[in-house]
Amino acid sequence: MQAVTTYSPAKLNLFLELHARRDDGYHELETVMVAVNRYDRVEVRRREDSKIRVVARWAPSMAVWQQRLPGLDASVLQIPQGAGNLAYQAADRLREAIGSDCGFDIQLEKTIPAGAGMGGASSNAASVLRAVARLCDVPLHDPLLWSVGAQLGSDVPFFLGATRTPAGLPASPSRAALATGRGEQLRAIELSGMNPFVVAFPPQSLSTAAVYAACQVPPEPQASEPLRAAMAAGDAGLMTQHFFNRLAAPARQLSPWIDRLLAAMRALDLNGCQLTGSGSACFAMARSKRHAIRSVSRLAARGFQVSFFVSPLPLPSPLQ
Ligand SMILES: C[C@](O)(CO)[C@H](O)COP(=O)(O)OP(=O)(O)OC[C@H]1O[C@@H](n2ccc(N)nc2=O)[C@H](O)[C@@H]1O
Ligand SMILES: Nc1ncnc2c1ncn2[C@@H]1O[C@H](COP(=O)(O)OP(=O)(O)OP(=O)(O)O)[C@@H](O)[C@H]1O
Repeated sequence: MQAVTTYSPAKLNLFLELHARRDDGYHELETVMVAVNRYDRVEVRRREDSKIRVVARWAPSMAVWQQRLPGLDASVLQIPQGAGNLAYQAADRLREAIGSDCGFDIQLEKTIPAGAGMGGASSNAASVLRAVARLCDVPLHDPLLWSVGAQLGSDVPFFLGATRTPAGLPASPSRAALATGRGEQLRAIELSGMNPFVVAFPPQSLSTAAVYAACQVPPEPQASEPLRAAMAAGDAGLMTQHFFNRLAAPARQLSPWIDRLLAAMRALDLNGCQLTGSGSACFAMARSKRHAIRSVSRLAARGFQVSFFVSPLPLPSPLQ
């Protein structure tokens, strides 16, 4: 096999609570993550030599994004093309771990907003780990993928689909999971009764490290159990009452756009309006697909041009 093409999904954090700040600077957290059907296209091709090349481009083009997000700092749209790209690091570290000197051409077609809290870079990295494993005849359940993924970033194990099965570590992206530790300890959550989500990205991104640096660990953390119970019961209305994000407070301090966007979403009668991850994208649950489509066009009319609706990943996953 010479080339593998996969589609990296985005994620939403329906719940995120902080439990402690660790000595290594990371936070112990409790988060409920759902993979959604907004994808980057990831193509990994073997090279004759041992170089790794990454070419990332926006789909639609960068010019269209700039037009949609006037005032956006252009650096947000500059996805690193070389060793700074998490996709490069994924290929490089996995080949080192398996003792290979294979080279790869990696092409990324990005549709997931960057610095949005939707996990685009982590999802690309997980796709590249799977692709390199397939190109180098490494079994997809090999624990090396898991250990390299966890080193690359706290969200990578979720996208690797590291929710455990009796057979070991499966190799397709998680659909929904409870993540603890720094995000790398995962337990699958069954999904039912989900309506479409409306997601919108303001003209400003947020750095994950900056948001964590400004956060406060609460003396009495909230638990995700009520949300998970509502998810198990398939009760969409109850679910939205338990959407929560402890990182929303520091994100709101760092960017005035978060409050503006959440207010615009609430005015559309969307439920459970909340920040995803460390922001700056926000999401809410619509009552129906029609409500979602109408909300997206109204958000766009109010200046939130990068607005779209998504649904949890279908089962079985088409992404392997
Ligand atoms: C906000 C979330 O997306 C929620 O799923 C994740 O917690 C962030 O995951 P990620 O982007 O993969 O983050 P990493 O690349 O591992 O870490 C970036 C920075 O965020 C902070 N960080 C991240 C994860 C964590 N549990 N505690 C932290 O304090 C650290 O300062 C770290 O240097
Ligand atoms: N493959 C990649 N795709 C997007 N950004 C990348 C990639 N590799 C490196 N980066 C850099 O990482 C930064 C943040 O990436 P990403 O878009 O995944 O953030 P995020 O959505 O806030 O992530 P998370 O939810 O995991 O905190 C980007 O602004 C970019 O500079």
